[in-house]
Order: sequence, then C-alpha cells, then structure tokens
Amino acid sequence: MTTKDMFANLGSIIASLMFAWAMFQQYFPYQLRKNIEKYSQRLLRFVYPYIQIRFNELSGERFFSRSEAYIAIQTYLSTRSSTQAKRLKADIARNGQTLALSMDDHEEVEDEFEGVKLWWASGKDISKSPSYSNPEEKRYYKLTFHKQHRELILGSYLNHVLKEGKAIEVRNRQRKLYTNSASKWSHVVLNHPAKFQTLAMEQEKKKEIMDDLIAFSKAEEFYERVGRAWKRGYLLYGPPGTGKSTMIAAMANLLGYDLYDLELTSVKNNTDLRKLLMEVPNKSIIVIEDIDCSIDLTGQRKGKKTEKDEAEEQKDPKQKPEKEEKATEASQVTLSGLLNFIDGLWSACGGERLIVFTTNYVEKLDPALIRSGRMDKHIELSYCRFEAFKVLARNYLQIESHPLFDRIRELLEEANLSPADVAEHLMPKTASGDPKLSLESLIKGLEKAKEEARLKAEEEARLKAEEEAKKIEQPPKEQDKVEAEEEAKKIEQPAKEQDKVVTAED
Ligand SMILES: Nc1ncnc2c1ncn2[C@@H]1O[C@H](COP(=O)(O)OP(=O)(O)OP(=O)(O)O)[C@@H](O)[C@H]1O
Ligand SMILES: [Mg+2]
Repeated sequence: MTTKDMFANLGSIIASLMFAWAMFQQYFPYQLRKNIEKYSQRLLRFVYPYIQIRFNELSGERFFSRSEAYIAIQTYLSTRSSTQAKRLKADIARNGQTLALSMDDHEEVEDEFEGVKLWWASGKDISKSPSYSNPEEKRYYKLTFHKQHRELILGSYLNHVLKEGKAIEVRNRQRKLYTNSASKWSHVVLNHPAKFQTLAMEQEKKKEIMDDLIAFSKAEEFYERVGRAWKRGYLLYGPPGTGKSTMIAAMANLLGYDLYDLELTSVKNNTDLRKLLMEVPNKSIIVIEDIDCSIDLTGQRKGKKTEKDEAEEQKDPKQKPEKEEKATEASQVTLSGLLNFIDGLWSACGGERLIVFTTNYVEKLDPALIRSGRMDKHIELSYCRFEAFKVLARNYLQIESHPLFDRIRELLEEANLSPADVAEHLMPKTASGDPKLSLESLIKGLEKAKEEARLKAEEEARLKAEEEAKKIEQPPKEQDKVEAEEEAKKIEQPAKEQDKVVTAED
C-alpha cells in the first residue's frame, strides 16, 4: 500500500468515526449516553493500567484564583517543555525581565523520577456558557503514570515537583529591598549587581563564606533533626568602605533572598520591633547596619559614641545631619528586646532566615549580642591587601598583571587603604582607560596613606609620652580619686536623663 492510499484510508476511517460519534450524541438519550460513558470508563479501568491526575489552573469556588500547584507545575515543566515540546507558549515571566516558556495546549512532555517514566500533558476545557465567574477556557495539566508506581508518584514525586517549581520561581523572581519606616515595611526592586566573584577579598575566605551560605540554604533537614530554628546570624565588621554592605547584597543575590534592611532608630518600641520581625517571610536576610549606632546598648555607650561621632563629624561634615537625626529620635527598642526576638518568639515561626549585623567597631558591641548561637559567624572585612587588589584590578582594569604590581604589593602591606578607596583610584582616568594611569594614581594614594599613618603614629607616641610624664608628676592616689569622682557623676545621671539633655540641646 502506498503512502497516498494509507492516508486516504485513514481519512475515511476518521470520517466514519466522527459520523458515528455525531449519531451517538444526537440519537442516544442523555441518560443512556451517561451510562454508556460510565460503564466504558469502568471497563477501561480493567484494561488500562495507567493513572491520571488532573491539576486545574483555576481554583476556588468561583474560579477566581490561579492554583498554586498549577503555577508550580508550570514552572517545573518549563525547562522540559522548552527542550521537548514542539509548540510552546511564551510570556513575560513574573520577574518582569525574562521570557517564561510553557508548553502550548494539548502538548505532552515526558519526565523521569527515580527511574520511573511519566507524562505531563496540557489541555483546556471550553465552557459553553461562559460568565464572569465561569471563564470560557479552563486550562489544566494532566499527569499520567503506571499504577504500579502509585505510591512513589503520589508521595515523593509530587512533593518534588511542587518544591522544585517553587524553588525555580524563587530563583527567577525579582529580589526586593524592604525598608521600614516606623512599624511598616515598604519595598523597592533590588537591583544590586554585587556578586561574590567581584568582591575583593582573599579567595579562601570568600569560598568559606559562600560554602557556609549555600550549606545553610540546603540544611532544612539538618535543622529539623537537631531541633534548631532554621536561621543563622552573621556579624560583618571592619572599617568603612571594606565591603560590608556590598557583601550583604552579594549574599542576597547568591541565595535569591529578599533583603529586609531594619532601621532600628525608627522603630518606636519592642512591640513594633516584634511586629516588623514577625512579618519577615522565609528566604530573607534581615540586615541591621551599624548596630553600635542604632541601638543604645547601655547607658555609658551613648556617651562614648557621641565623642566618637564628633570626631567623625569633624573628618566628614557630610555625615553630621544624619547622625544628629539619629540622636534626636528617642527609640525605646532595648538590647534585651532585640535579643529576645532573635532567639525567642520570632525564631520559632518559619525558617530560612539570615540575620546580618554590621559594625565598624566590633570591640564596642555587647558580648550578649555577639555570643555564638546568636551571631554564628563573625566575618572581618579589612583593608585591601594584594590578593583583594588583584580582584579589583581584574574587575576595573581587566588586567591580571602589570609591571607596577610589585610596587603596589609592597605598599599595600604597609599602608591601610579600604577596597572602596582602591576602587576609586582604579576608576578609568581617560577615555582610553589606560591602566597605567590608574595604577600610578593608586601608588600615589598609597604613599600618601603611608605617610599619614607615619605622622599619626608619631603624634600618638608624643601624646602618650606627655601623658606618662603627667602621671609621674601627679601622685597615683590623687589621680584615682579624680577618676572615681567622674564615674560617680556618670552613675548619678541616668541614661534616659542623658538622652533628654541631648534632645533638648538639639
Ligand atoms: N571588598 C570589596 N570588593 C569590591 N568592592 C568593594 C569592596 N569594598 C568596598 N567596595 C566598593 O566600595 C563601595 C563601598 O563599599 P560598602 O558600602 O560595601 O562598604 P561598607 O563596608 O559597607 O562601608 P560602611 O562601613 O561605611 O557602611 C562599594 O560601592 C564597592 O564598590
Ligand atoms: Mg555599609
């Protein structure tokens, strides 16, 4: 039989079947038709060894909402669809940036799970009398598998599909940066390009942090087994411009978590703090920047901080208004309130949350705040040394080596320049972007920093010598007495009183 004959025969068979179906629909009474369908289904069940599950797109009583399971399955199938299906549908993904592909109606893709084959098909029902609460098209996915695998599919496989689908969605979604004003979170799209690859620090240390983060994000079972809340605390400390905030953005990008930047000074009291923290969902990083400045850790600390701030303000007058603002806002959030929420109530609900504190002055933090268990990992970000510089040179100048590198290596060991300062020197100096100019500018900067450090050390040594000389002149007992009197004065004036004074003055 030729191909032509075959198609001719096939055509006539289909035509006959359609005719028979039309006759059946027209002449058989409704009740009889239903019964025939019912019994033929039963008969089919004996001979047909497959099970089918249907997942409708619209759920709820009046089909108002899209089913979560349908969305997760669609996402899960998207990679398989793009490689297997012949007809695809494309739409802008929910992150608003990429195209999401899914299989078109009446397409089928195959999947395999623990050696078992199964099939997903997409389809749609057309409603004859569409209305507002009954849309015209109702899409669905149909899963078909052999009945001998019923347990495996209904148990582990479907769980795997939902979990994987949701995980892909989290990876693809747009990250958000939440900030609080008083007791409300508001957000913007987080579009920070920071990556661990471009972060300037020692390779080994970087890898350790990345491994730690990835291990945490996959350790759900571990935390459940040992009975701990699935959370982890990081303390990032180091001088300004060493990449603490950049690292937090890199963490969010690596894990696909949202950032919740908690401004403690604008939280009125512990109740508001609790409300804010309870609203933070899973897969998020709660960030409290400059923890030493944002919470009045103890009464005395405030005094010390003000001195320090004054010194900083003199150096950088731009910072002044911001710091002053902080001082005037009398926040009643207490250290113990914060600690209670970190390991108490809040940690009991939900999981997969990181809490990151940053500070420029780790030595000023209360030991209760940084004890292990609360802050599990302490990460020091320090001045730029040669290994970190090489990362910056690669990022900014796209060079791996240069004759000036030797001189820079020497200087970096002797002078303290933050990666932010180094990066500033490496910014292109001309349109042609000659790396030599940038490296020379860096060398000048390093030499200047070295000289400044030398002068500062000399000055400090001089002051120390003067103090020593004074001590010798003043009998030790007298000096003790003066110090004791000063301490007594501080105790007499309680912390809150001090706050009031500051506010009144402002
Ligand atoms: N380790 C680093 N790797 C790459 N770039 C860095 C690094 N450190 C700083 N930078 C650059 O310097 C800028 C400032 O860094 P960042 O804001 O992360 O510093 P910080 O440690 O948070 O400072 P602060 O203590 O003042 O908040 C960033 O925009 C980044 O480009
Ligand atoms: Mg910062």
